[in-house]
Amino acid sequence: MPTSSMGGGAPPAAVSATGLRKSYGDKTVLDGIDLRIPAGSVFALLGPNGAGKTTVVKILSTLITADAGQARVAGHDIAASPDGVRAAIGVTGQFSAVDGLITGEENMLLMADLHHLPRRERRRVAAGLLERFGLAEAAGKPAHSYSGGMKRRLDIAMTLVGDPRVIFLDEPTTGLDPRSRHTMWQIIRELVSGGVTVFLTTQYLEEADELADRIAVLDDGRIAAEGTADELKRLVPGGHVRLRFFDPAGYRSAAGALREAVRDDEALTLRVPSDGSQRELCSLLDWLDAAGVEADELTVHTPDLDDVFFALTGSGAPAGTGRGDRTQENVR
Ligand SMILES: Nc1ncnc2c1ncn2[C@@H]1O[C@H](COP(=O)(O)OP(=O)(O)OP(=O)(O)O)[C@@H](O)[C@H]1O
Repeated sequence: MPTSSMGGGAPPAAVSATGLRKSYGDKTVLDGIDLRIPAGSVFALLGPNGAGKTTVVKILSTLITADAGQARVAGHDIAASPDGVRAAIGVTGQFSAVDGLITGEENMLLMADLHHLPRRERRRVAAGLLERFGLAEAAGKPAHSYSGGMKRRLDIAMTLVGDPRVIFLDEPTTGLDPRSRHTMWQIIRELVSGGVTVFLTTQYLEEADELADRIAVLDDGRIAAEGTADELKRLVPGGHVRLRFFDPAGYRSAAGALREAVRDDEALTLRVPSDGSQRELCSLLDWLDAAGVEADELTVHTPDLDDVFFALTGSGAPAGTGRGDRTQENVR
């Protein structure tokens, strides 16, 4: 479940960016990206192949420079203080640091050396992290013999040697089986509960829905929409309240009263368009009361992130689904 920040005042931003631009030749990859990610939260950058997700991660982690715009990560300006950024972040995913030829433990010790940990400390930290990520038994085996899930866990464990405050996870579960994916999600939740800020890129809507406090949908180098999963789902049509009746007479009288509802005479259900907000639900319930309609079941259906993705990105939706209209929305 996503974390949430309560209490007075906005939490400080762990990552903020304004107007980031990047082109390769005459191809514009990022066309003005603005972001603000509160410390201690999970942010998901969602987008189809080639949308520019990895490019954003590379810029924010100082692997490449932006053509224009500013960004601060963990309090450091990416252009003025790239070393400060690098010391405060961890990056895993598509640019894995795991060396397959050496063991998991040797990979960890190498990382500890890169972070100049004292000799005794390095073994203690490496052993602790290998244990935490379920790799203690495999620690003496070469990393190329690890499964995909084990390699990802080793990669994250290596990142944590430096005790980063902000972690960039570029498509952390691509190619993993469902069990490994759930393990990875659990690891990510634990990192956040320890105060780390997670910047995640993903093509999996379910992953963003599960983990992220806020989601930005990137399409063709621009942020097409940004908000919580629920806010994004409210942007696209398809939300409705479903009223189900057990008694055909009750159904017929309700259908007569609710003329804008879509009828399903066989299932004895009525679909009333609704954005699922408390305000709309209250007014619907008041109206049902006033009309003397008493449904046996009432369920609220909001569109899922698939609907949002198809509606907001250029990813062609199957014909006839009513999806695929391009919109530009911001939920703030
Ligand atoms: N070094 C480069 N030179 C030229 N074009 C590049 C370079 N790096 C990225 N691109 C282009 O920029 C666009 C965005 O790439 P990027 O890797 O950021 O997308 P992405 O959203 O991470 O995609 P994916 O989900 O497939 O990893 C793509 O069209 C890609 O071909």
